[in-house]
Amino acid sequence: MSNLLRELSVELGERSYPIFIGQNLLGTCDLSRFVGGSQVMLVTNETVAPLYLESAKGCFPGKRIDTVVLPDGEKYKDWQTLNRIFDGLLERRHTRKTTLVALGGGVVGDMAGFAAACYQRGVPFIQIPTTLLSQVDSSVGGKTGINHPLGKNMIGAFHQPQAVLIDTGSLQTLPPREVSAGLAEVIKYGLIRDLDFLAWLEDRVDALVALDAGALAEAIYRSCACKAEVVALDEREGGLRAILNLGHTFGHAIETFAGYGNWLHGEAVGTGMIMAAELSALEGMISRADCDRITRLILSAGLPGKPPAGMTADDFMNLMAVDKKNVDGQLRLVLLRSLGDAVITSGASPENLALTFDRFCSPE
Ligand SMILES: NC(=O)c1ccc[n+]([C@@H]2O[C@H](COP(=O)([O-])OP(=O)(O)OC[C@H]3O[C@@H](n4cnc5c(N)ncnc54)[C@H](O)[C@@H]3O)[C@@H](O)[C@H]2O)c1
Ligand SMILES: O=C(O)C(=O)C[C@@H](O)[C@H](O)[C@H](O)COP(=O)(O)O
Ligand SMILES: [Zn+2]
Repeated sequence: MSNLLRELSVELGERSYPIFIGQNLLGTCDLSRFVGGSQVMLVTNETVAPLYLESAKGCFPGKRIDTVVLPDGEKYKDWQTLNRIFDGLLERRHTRKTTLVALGGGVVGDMAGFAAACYQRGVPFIQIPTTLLSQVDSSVGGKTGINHPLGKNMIGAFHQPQAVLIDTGSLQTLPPREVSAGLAEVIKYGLIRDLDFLAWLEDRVDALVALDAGALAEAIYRSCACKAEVVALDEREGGLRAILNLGHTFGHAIETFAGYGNWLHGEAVGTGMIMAAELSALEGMISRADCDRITRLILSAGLPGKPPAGMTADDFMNLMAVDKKNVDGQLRLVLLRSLGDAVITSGASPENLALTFDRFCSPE
């Protein structure tokens, strides 16, 4: 396999799979051994197709390849657009032996993965992520799904891919705003589980924003290694895996409030992590200096530091009430016990939560 820099494995017994990370793997890396039958349905979107569809096809020599090209955007991560994948599969007579391939960012990956989980009660799929966010996070771990107007990712399934192919070269065409959004999830790994990585990121954040190829390759490898480890320990989020949701309880509320696609997922998660850090500091779990350090890093990645104008504490509370981590109507949040160590808790005091909203939100 040419241009392969590094390989990781997500260890899930018979559902284990490799993650290949390298430059210019698209078109040169032969993935046909991960395709059981003769048919491939490549799912992508109208932005990614002109950039990478032809080279991606080159990863499946000898296979019959059909394509579905979806409209681009988080607002299309819905039932109607999902149905276009099923239409394409049925119109082209794809059988249970077909393999779906997701070529694009997290939206395409989550939707193609969910379609694979459902089509004829489940067919295999392969992830070829092309955004930083999807390369460090969404392509690994098997969470797939779509949004509901009342909440993010509310309809979905766990369905692990057969393989993940990360061509770091594809990031060179990514708009700067999307690079920053991806960095939010990269910073997340440092905060939840890897203090050394956090310090490394503080030194490299400018290089990462500037798309330095070496820095990106290392950040992607370390992020995927962290995610693979957490997923292997807790595939279906019985406990530990919830730490991957740091900043997401606030973040998903922001995305829903703003209207899907107006705030990028990574932007909302970045602000959500700043709010989670504030609450962790108010709870006496981390120091004020640590909280400031987190905020500095997130801002230096080019991410916003406060929720959208007009979003109130009530807006947050109403939207967070449907969070998937809640149990028996009780809000559960991921907070930081220390830098590099996250915990899921329902124990944050309502007073400190209110103080956090006071610091960040518009008045009622
Ligand atoms: N399943 C998971 O574990 C998981 C994890 C994190 C996020 N997510 C989900 O992922 C989604 C966000 O993913 P995203 O940030 O990749 O957004 P995205 O999929 O919307 O992609 C961002 C933009 O970049 C474009 N694009 C993709 N690759 C490109 C390239 N190489 N060059 C130029 N443009 C390119 C896309 O067309 C889109 O316009 C959200 O829906 C979020 O909920 C899922
Ligand atoms: O893989 C996970 O687990 C995550 O929580 C990763 C998150 O970055 C991602 O945004 C995920 O889609 C959120 O999952 P959800 O269950 O909160 O919808
Ligand atoms: Zn996320």
